[in-house]
Amino acid sequence: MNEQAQVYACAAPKDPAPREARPSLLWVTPPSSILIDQWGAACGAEPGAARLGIPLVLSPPPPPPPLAQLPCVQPLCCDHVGCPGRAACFGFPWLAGRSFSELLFFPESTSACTSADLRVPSARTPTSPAGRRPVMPLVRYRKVAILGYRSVGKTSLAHQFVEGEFLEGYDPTVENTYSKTVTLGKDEFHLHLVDTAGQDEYSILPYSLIIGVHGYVLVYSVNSLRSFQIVKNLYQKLHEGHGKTRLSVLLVGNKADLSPEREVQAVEGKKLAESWGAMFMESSARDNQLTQDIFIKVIQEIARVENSYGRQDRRCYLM
Ligand SMILES: Nc1nc2c(ncn2[C@@H]2O[C@H](COP(=O)(O)OP(=O)(O)OP(=O)(O)O)[C@@H](O)[C@H]2O)c(=O)[nH]1
Repeated sequence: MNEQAQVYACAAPKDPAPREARPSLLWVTPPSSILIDQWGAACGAEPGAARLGIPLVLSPPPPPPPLAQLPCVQPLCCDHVGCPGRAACFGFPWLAGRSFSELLFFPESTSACTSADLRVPSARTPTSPAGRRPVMPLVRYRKVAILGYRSVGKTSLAHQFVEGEFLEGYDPTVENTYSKTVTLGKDEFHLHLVDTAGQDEYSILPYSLIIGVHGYVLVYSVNSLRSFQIVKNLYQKLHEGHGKTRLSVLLVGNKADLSPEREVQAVEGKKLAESWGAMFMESSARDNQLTQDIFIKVIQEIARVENSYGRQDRRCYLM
């Protein structure tokens, strides 16, 4: 194994029937030569391989592609973390060819995984006096996808939130991303927003909108019944895509300033959100009405859903 690579192991959470005394191999601070797809191969070649600490395969260093923020990767050997048995758990085609450039934290369990804390250490990670437990600054990274029918105001909401201005014109989105750091109390969140192309009932949700996304803002327009039907449809697709686990969703009825042209009453939006166990609000990107609240609420909703899974022991040691 490359000498520069530091391999960390996370102690398994208290397991009533621990399979192995050896800790799982979950963290790595590799040089750029460790490719995630190789990790995936090592992991996927034999379910549990990574858990048993099979060394990573190293290759000659390719030029590392930029890796801004890699989300918490839920599928890592996920048959061992309670993932609902998706074939895609073994192998990481969507990450192929990308390299670790930072230390990444792969939580051990599904619940920890959905908590999606991405821990990015500084170049020299300090350790505790005992020298065993790395002390790392916590970067709370949240990836949120904004979904909904065409022209409901997804881009306008994201733009208003990040840039503080309303876009009058309509330019259909293919896909766009926005980033903003949000401080909530003592906590800082790096919010990465994915503004998606307008969806309809025939759209297929790409994998990239399922894996590594912590929360969703589902937007309809209060003056479009069709857009309301589409969010119902979208929710079903998300629900299925996530293996029917609990989702962090905020339902938003946008264009509330067009209330006289309403086709969807607020009470209907509220009822739908309740049926999902989600939060609901109406907004207007035009009037900058509650646009900030949307993204704060979705961060809170992510925390709420994560907490509902309970906390796990996530002690980690340097091997
Ligand atoms: N009156 C009103 N118009 C809005 C509001 N939000 C967006 N619009 C307008 O609606 C149109 C579509 O807005 P976009 O933000 O591009 O909608 P979108 O959902 O991103 O559209 P797609 O890219 O097709 O998915 C634009 O002309 C906006 O100016 C709003 O809150 N009130």
